Amino acid sequence: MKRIAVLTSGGDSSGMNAAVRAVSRAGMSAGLEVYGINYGYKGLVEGDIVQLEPLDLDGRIASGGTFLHSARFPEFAEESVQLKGIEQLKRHGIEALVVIGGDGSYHGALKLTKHGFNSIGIPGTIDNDIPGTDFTIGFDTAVNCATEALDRINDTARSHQRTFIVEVMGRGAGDIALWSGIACGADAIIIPERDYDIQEIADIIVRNKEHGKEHSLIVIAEGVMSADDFKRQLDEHGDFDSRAITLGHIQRGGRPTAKDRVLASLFGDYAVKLLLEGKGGLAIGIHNNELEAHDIIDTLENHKHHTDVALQDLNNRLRF
Ligand SMILES: Nc1ncnc2c1ncn2[C@@H]1O[C@H](COP(=O)(O)OP(=O)(O)OP(=O)(O)O)[C@@H](O)[C@H]1O
Ligand SMILES: O=P(O)(O)OC[C@H]1O[C@](O)(CO)[C@@H](O)[C@@H]1O
Ligand SMILES: [Mg+2]
Repeated sequence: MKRIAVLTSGGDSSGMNAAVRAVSRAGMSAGLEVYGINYGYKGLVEGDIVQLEPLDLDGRIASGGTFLHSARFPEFAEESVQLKGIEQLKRHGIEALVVIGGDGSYHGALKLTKHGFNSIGIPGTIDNDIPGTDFTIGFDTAVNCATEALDRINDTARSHQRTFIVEVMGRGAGDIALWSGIACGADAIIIPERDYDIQEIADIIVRNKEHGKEHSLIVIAEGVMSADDFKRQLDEHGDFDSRAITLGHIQRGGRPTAKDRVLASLFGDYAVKLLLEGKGGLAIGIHNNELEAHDIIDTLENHKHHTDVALQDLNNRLRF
């Protein structure tokens, strides 16, 4: 193998740059030429492909976003468009592709694999919703961002004896809500993986007040409903002087945490090691602190991400 390429796709996540750096540096150390593809699958199909040099990677480990840029490019679900992408890769003499992205991006890599083009997926999304790994790159940074925001909201909630409903990201998964909710001592964490009872939530707030805790914090995952909609429901069960907040895209940016930088470095280096061993068609992950690589087709077609819903029980035991 002489030449490989790397792209980032889907919503950006902090640590993607560290992963591109790791793939590139590990590849260059092994004597490979490494190409960067700009704008995800869109850039692939358009042939926006450039050779990366060592200096291109300088300082990237500490930066948020993705310097290769990203794109949502639904056209890539069409076979004819996928084949155009493969033509571009072949035209550039590229023998394997590393895709850094979320579950959607993994499906793109799966399609390329099915067409016979060697592709490896590295999990990069704040949502932590990919099967085959306990953690994705960017999740830890997003959780820390949400936690800091929730701490700040708790301060003003306490001062004004208010109830805050804070919506965090995660698409269909409750992972960011669970981790940030526990980290800031939320009174309730509402996730798409489990039903909730609005009366029970109202009762928690009332009980808090009866026992001298005049403010409450409810963390809701976006996959359940918006903070505004939840507030409307809650308002029908009492006057809690509530405020609804959507944290939004601040969770996607910022300098990656050390954990995300190290995870990205491990994943990128491991992807290149596997390619050098002649392997491919794989989804990389970390399970019980060990790096793992699974068949990407089997991973996506037969497995689901399992949110650790027991974290909600933990929060219920520990809350006020
Ligand atoms: N079924 C599919 N087949 C081929 N390509 C796909 C498929 N689904 C998604 N993709 C490609 O992957 C890109 C990214 O997917 P998506 O927008 O779902 O984000 P993601 O990778 O899941 O990341 P995140 O959820 O963190 O935003 C899509 O814009 C499209 O180009
Ligand atoms: O940035 P966009 O395209 O609005 O997408 C937002 C979505 O992307 C994510 O930030 C990452 O998948 C989700 O948590 C969120 O639902
Ligand atoms: Mg996704």
